[in-house]
Amino acid sequence: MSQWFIDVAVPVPLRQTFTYLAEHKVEKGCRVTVPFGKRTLVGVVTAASAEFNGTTDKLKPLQEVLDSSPILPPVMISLCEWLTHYYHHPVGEVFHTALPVLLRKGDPLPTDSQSYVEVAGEIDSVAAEKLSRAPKQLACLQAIKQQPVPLTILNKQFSAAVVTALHEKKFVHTVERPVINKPWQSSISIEAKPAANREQAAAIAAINQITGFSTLLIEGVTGSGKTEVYLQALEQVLLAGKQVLILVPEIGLTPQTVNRFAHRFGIDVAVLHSQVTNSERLLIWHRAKANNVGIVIGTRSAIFTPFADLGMIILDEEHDDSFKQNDGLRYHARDLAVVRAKKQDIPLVLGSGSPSLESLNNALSKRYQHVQLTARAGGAAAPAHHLLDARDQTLQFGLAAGTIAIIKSHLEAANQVLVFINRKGYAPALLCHHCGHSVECKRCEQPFTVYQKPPRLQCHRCEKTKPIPPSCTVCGSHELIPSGTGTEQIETGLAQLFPQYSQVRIDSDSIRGKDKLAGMLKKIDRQEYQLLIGTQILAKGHHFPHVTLVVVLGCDGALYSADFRAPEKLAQLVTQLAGRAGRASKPGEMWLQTHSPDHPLLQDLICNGYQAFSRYLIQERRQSGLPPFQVQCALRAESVNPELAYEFLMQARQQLNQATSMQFVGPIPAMVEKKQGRYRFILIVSTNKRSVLHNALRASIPNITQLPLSSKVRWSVDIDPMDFN
Ligand SMILES: Nc1ncnc2c1ncn2[C@@H]1O[C@H](COP(=O)(O)OP(=O)(O)OP(=O)(O)O)[C@@H](O)[C@H]1O
Ligand SMILES: [Zn+2]
Repeated sequence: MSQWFIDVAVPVPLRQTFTYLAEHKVEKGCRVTVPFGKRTLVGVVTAASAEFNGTTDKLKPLQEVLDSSPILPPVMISLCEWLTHYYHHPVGEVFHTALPVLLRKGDPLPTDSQSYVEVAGEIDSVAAEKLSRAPKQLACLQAIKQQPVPLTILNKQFSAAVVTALHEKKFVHTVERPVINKPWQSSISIEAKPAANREQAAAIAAINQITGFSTLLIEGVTGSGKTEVYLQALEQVLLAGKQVLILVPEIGLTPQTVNRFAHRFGIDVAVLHSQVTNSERLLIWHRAKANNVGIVIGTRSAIFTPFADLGMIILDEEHDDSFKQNDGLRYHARDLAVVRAKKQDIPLVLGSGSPSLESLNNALSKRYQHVQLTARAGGAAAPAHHLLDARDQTLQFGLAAGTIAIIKSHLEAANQVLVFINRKGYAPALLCHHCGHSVECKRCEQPFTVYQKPPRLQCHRCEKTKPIPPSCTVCGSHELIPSGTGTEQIETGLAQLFPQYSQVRIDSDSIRGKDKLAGMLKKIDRQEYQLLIGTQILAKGHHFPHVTLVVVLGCDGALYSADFRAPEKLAQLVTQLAGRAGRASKPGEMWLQTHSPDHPLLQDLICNGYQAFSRYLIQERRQSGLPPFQVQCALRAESVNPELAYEFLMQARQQLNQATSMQFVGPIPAMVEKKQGRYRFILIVSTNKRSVLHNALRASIPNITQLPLSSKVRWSVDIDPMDFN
């Protein structure tokens, strides 16, 4: 009997694989179950060998081999290996992150056929009459009438009872259909498309000229028709029979976006985002891997989708924060996309109206190809940018008199107005008017946000809510006043100022619930609302042809932030917001209400626009020795006892300090100093050579892990941190 030694990546927070015994060879990329302590865990095989260096008597046998052939194709395994090394993350957790939840749990791949419900024969008016008292059944029948629908989806959309009733009444029946062998390539039919303008045509040509790997940045002003460029560029790829992966920010994944791709090519588009169920996710994963779907559109984690024959990756709004994962494996989907495209030898297209300084610097230094779209497609004019000096003006609900007058003029011209403020709730704090005390969440040491709908206090760090107190706990005064402005207050205020116009508030509170945002966007499109009030959810990628005015409130804080990325993020936000105005025939304008109208950053951004502003910021980063001209790593630690977290990072710093030419900041309190009862500290390590940082981390992480404090605090390594929260 032969003996095999199988290395397995086991989902535990340890930076190593574990060796198990097997009687047969198990291929790299297959899942196995293994005993681990008292538990049984699902792991992924990373190596198999007939020889072993060391004592073998402590090795345990594998329990079960779950896959007869590798579930992860070689390129995905190699990507996981890259992630493990680059992010210094436990290998088992990396493989775990790369797999859909059901595969992590040990489920098999879905079967290659699926039950579909279809109508049984002709459905006539008699059927409608028979179901007149069962509106749900009628609605369900109507959905099936359009086209057969998978049983699992019907059961979820309606209910198993409704579907069963239709079966019993013999209106429908179930058939087994293969899900996996219908080639998508044969069903492509390209819908009529607009003729690309000169700049678009140049961009499309540049993309289609790429053979093999190259990254290309499209820097295209808002409304310049980047999506049209993606559509026409990927046409070639699809016609060549190759698949395409499109990554978008979480909130940019609206049905409108998906429909644009689906309609253009007449093929099914698979969609992956946080609300997709685990079984749908697994099915899409399987279909992409089996070459059963041509286009996958998804948010950050869709970068882990395996493809049979991937031909291009497109990453839209590449500057967006949501591409960076902020817990567990802290990867950046944009960086991962670059590595993946390189490994697969395919083009990667990045697009944005306000590119990140990282990508822009790569484009300007010719590491990326660079194309610019400088004008709006279809002839719309660029929106005008203005500052509104709020100093000494009467404020009503946080709105200056001048702002109110501008809103009024746009409403009276029968246009839509978008009012942005990046705070939810009525007001960000509740103050005692007598002693100045503000009501804080004890576990987060942060003021509670005041809500009126319904009345309550809520902590935005830990979500804790409590009733609004009748009096100040310090001095007993009954005069508690909301301080500052949030979306709810703007909503209340505008309803009082402009009662004749209907309004909608869009923030993470108001869009909770399936398809709620989609419904609101549709109504905005139909001009059922004149006033749109919201947070940055409104800033991203939407096409609002009737909006002519964008009002930006509450940005002054960002001008004085300690985060060196604050000006970049503010400029991107303002540019994207302004980009929602005047996208169709009527010209648009953006007014930013501020108490710092002379601030040089604001002046520069408003007068010169993102393009010039971003080049200036790049120079500034270069001179100050900040990313992207330095590489950074943040070691984070948190504990209920602040001294432990601080001391742990001090000791980690000593370990790392053995490498020369690295600079340290900290340990310092994180920008979110306390959350849910835990104090948070951060140690920032920078150097101008990536290899120096990686070697230092590689050498010291084993020692840091061995520190006695290591098991007493929660700590993590964040490579290329995007914030210091
Ligand atoms: N060549 C063209 N001719 C006519 N109309 C076009 C053309 N290209 C794009 N458009 C239209 O211009 C509008 C804006 O295009 P699109 O949404 O692709 O811009 P975008 O650059 O992705 O915008 P943003 O970055 O602001 O989200 C859309 O209504 C689109 O249909
Ligand atoms: Zn809290």
